[in-house]
Amino acid sequence: MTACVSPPAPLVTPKIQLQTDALSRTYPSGDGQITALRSFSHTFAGGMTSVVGPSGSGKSTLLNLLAGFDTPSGGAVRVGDTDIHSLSEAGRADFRLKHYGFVFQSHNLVAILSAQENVEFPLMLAGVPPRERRERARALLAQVGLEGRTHHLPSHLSGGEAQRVAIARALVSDPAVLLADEPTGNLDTRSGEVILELLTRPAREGKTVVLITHDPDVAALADHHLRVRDGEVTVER
Ligand SMILES: Nc1ncnc2c1ncn2[C@@H]1O[C@H](COP(=O)(O)OP(=O)(O)OP(=O)(O)O)[C@@H](O)[C@H]1O
Repeated sequence: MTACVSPPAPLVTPKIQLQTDALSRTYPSGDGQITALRSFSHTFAGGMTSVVGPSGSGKSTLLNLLAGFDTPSGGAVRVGDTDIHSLSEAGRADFRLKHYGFVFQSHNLVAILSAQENVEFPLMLAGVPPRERRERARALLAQVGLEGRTHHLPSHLSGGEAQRVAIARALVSDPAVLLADEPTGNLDTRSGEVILELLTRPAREGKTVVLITHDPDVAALADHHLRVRDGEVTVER
């Protein structure tokens, strides 16, 4: 995909820093084990960081650990002063709701909820009162250019529109960290460009955006670049 996204605005220092400290993950495999992620220490600077690497290299393992979906074999993930893996499962889920947004290759919207209700959903889980969550969801849907689609079910949206709803949902809690896994993977070039434009905005506003991609054109749009090979993460200049 050839992406033509607006030239980058100056970066803002992240509001809350995302850091890894000797983060590692091994999985049992037969009689031995697979090292899916080798000791990785890194401070994610402001803006967007791309993560590239061959299939099976460890990109999803890294993202799952950053999100707290998976438990490290060693090391830590810190968001601000919080070591997310030291939290209880419920505490981590609550922390995620407040500080993380997610955008996946397939939008993962709830099929029986309208666009508006999908965007409100994380706010409902967080206990935000109905009126406030309606207003916030409406504002986010307007930001992604979908004010005319608020009552549509996901099945009545195009792939690009559904992904825009997913971005609105990811951003509605004003998270410090936005994790994206192949967010343009299923989209045509134009829809992909719109999605990337929408992901670069929060990156410029001080959120930490981490984006897994197989597409070098997409990776080139990031401010910082990580490459994963056999579980080893290197910072590319
Ligand atoms: N739950 C698991 N149990 C055992 N091995 C796993 C598990 N998850 C991942 N692995 C192994 O860890 C390694 C890294 O996998 P990972 O999914 O992180 O790669 P990836 O770079 O995201 O691949 P892709 O680009 O194909 O999604 C692979 O060898 C994989 O088989």
